[in-house]
Amino acid sequence: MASEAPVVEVRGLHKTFRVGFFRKKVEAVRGIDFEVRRGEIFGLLGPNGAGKTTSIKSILRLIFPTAGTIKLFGSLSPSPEALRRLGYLPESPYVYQYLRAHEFLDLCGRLCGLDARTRAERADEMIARVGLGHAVDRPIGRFSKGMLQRIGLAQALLHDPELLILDEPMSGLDPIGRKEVRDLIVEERQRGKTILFTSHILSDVERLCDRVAIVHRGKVTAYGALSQLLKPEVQRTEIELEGCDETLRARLDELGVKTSVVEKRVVAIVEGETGARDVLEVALAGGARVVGVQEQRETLEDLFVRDALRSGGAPLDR
Ligand SMILES: Nc1ncnc2c1ncn2[C@@H]1O[C@H](COP(=O)(O)OP(=O)(O)OP(=O)(O)O)[C@@H](O)[C@H]1O
Repeated sequence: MASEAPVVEVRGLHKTFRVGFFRKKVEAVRGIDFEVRRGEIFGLLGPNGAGKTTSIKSILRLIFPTAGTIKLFGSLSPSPEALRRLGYLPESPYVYQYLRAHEFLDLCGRLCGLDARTRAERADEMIARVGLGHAVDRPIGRFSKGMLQRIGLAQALLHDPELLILDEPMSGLDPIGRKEVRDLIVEERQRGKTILFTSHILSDVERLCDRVAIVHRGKVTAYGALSQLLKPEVQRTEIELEGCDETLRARLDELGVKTSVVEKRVVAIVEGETGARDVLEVALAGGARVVGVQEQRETLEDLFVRDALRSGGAPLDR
C-alpha cells in the first residue's frame, strides 16, 4: 500500500539546454511538479520530446536542473549509498558490446558493490527472469534491440533496488516481450518496490499505473490516479447486429446512428451515454439479432490527445 512519504519529489523543475554556435535555448522542461509514493507504479507519460527523459536524468543527477528541487528518498542531496537503492534502465541502455550477459552483469554488480557470490547468483536469476537464458554465450553486441532492452532490465534489477526508474522499458519489445515486462513491473510492485517509468505506449500504461503525470511541451498537463483523470461515463456504444437489412440501416440512419459493415455484420455506433437502448429496440423490432454490445469509456489515449490539443498543438508536433 502506498504511504504518504514520497520516494521521489520533483518541484518546479526547469531545464534549458543551449544548443549550437549561437547557444540557442531549448526549454526541455518548463516547471514540472510530481511525486512518486512508496510502493506505487507511477507513469511519466508524454509524446516524443515532451521532457520525460530530461526529467528522469535530472532525478538521477545525470544532468543539473536549471531551476527547481528534487528529493530522492526524502533527501535533496542523496548519498552514494542512497543512490544505490535505485535501479535505472536508460532509454538506450549502454552496454559493452564484447561482453557476454554474465560478464556484463558481473561488472554492473561490482559497480553496485555486490560480493562475488551474490553477483553470480543474482546474474543467473536475472538472466532467467528477463528470458535471456538462450543467449548467454553470445556477445551483447550481437543482441537484437529487444534483447538489449532485456539485459538493460536485468542490470537495473540486479542489486534488488527499492526504486526502479525505467525509461521506456517496453521500447523495442514485441507484444509478448511487452507483456513480460509489464508482468515483471507488477511483480516488483508486489514485492514492495516503487516503480517510476516513462512510456508513450499507452495501452501498456493503462493496465499498469497507479498514478500518472502526463507531460506535454515540458509541462504537466494531467496528474493523478487514472480513475480520477479519465471520464467515467460511457463515451460511445458499439452494437453489432446480424440480419440488419437496408430498411433497418436506413431507420438507424434516421436516428442519427452511424453504421458500418464488418464481415457481413452491421456495427451501429451510438455516441454519448444515452441512446443505446433505443437503437437496440429499433434493431430488434426490425428483425435483427444483437451479436454484441460494447460500451467504450475514455481511454488514456483519448485523455492524452485531449490534453495535448488543449495545451496547444498536435500531440506529436516536436
Ligand atoms: N542534451 C540536450 N541538448 C539539447 N536539447 C536537448 C537535450 N536533451 C534533450 N533535448 C531536447 O529537450 C526536449 C525534451 O527531450 P526529452 O528527451 O526529455 O523528451 P522525451 O519526452 O524523453 O522524448 P522521447 O519520448 O522522444 O524520448 C526535446 O526537444 C529535445 O530535443
